[in-house]
Amino acid sequence: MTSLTSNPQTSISHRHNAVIEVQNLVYTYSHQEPVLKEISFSLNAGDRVALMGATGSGKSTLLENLIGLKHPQSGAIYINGTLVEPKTLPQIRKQVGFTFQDANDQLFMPTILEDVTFGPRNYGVSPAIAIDKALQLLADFGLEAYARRSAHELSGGQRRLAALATILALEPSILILDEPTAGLDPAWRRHLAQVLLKLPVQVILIASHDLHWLGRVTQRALVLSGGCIQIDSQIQPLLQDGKTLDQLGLPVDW
Ligand SMILES: Nc1ncnc2c1ncn2[C@@H]1O[C@H](COP(=O)(O)OP(=O)(O)OP(=O)(O)O)[C@@H](O)[C@H]1O
Repeated sequence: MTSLTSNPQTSISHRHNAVIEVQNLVYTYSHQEPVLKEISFSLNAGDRVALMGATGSGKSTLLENLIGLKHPQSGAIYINGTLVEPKTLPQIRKQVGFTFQDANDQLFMPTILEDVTFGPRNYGVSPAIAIDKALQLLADFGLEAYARRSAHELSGGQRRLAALATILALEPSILILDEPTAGLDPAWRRHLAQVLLKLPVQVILIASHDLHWLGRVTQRALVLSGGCIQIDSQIQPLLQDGKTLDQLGLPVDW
């Protein structure tokens, strides 16, 4: 991990044992300036990392590149040494659990229980085992009473927790979450933090505007601004550096 620095990309060397390695990633939506310009970083086993950045800075775009939903114009992403490309996506998605910013993108079955059992059933887990596990996960998130209801009958926060249950059911070794606390009250934000801190995963990467919550769940922060990773540092000193956060469009008291 580097210390607080304004341009860490120059100091990143190749880390062949990295869990996630991003090398010189460039991503441009059609006919626009690049949203991501020469992004490079490595995440290692045990890293719990916050991805911070002002609205529209490119956090979701970066996360969607990491799991192969978007394809960079140049650069490369390796997950546990495997290049992320169309032919490796089945292998990548066995390792990586990803929740979308919009939980509705993840819940498409007639009931929540079927959503949570869908992934394990696809990987050949028996119905009885998949259902047991799903009911346990739904209970962990206070959703046991909703198991046989449709996602449309859940609140926004409940949908977000249900979407997280769908990916935890697959026991991913890497967790990538886009705005996991949006719509959650303080008690559920705390509970979610406790759940995440106990998970036996290699790496957690979380994009969020919920800076105080990120400070409880992650140790390291990457800050996106102007299409680049402007900061790669321990999160606690950064959260106390109101001036730097303000300059990056992340005023801490707002
Ligand atoms: N499908 C798209 N087509 C064109 N431009 C897009 C598309 N999706 C996002 N963008 C643009 O890319 C930029 C980055 O968007 P992105 O959603 O990655 O930002 P973000 O940091 O996740 O924002 P937020 O904090 O609001 O979730 C924005 O300027 C946005 O307008």
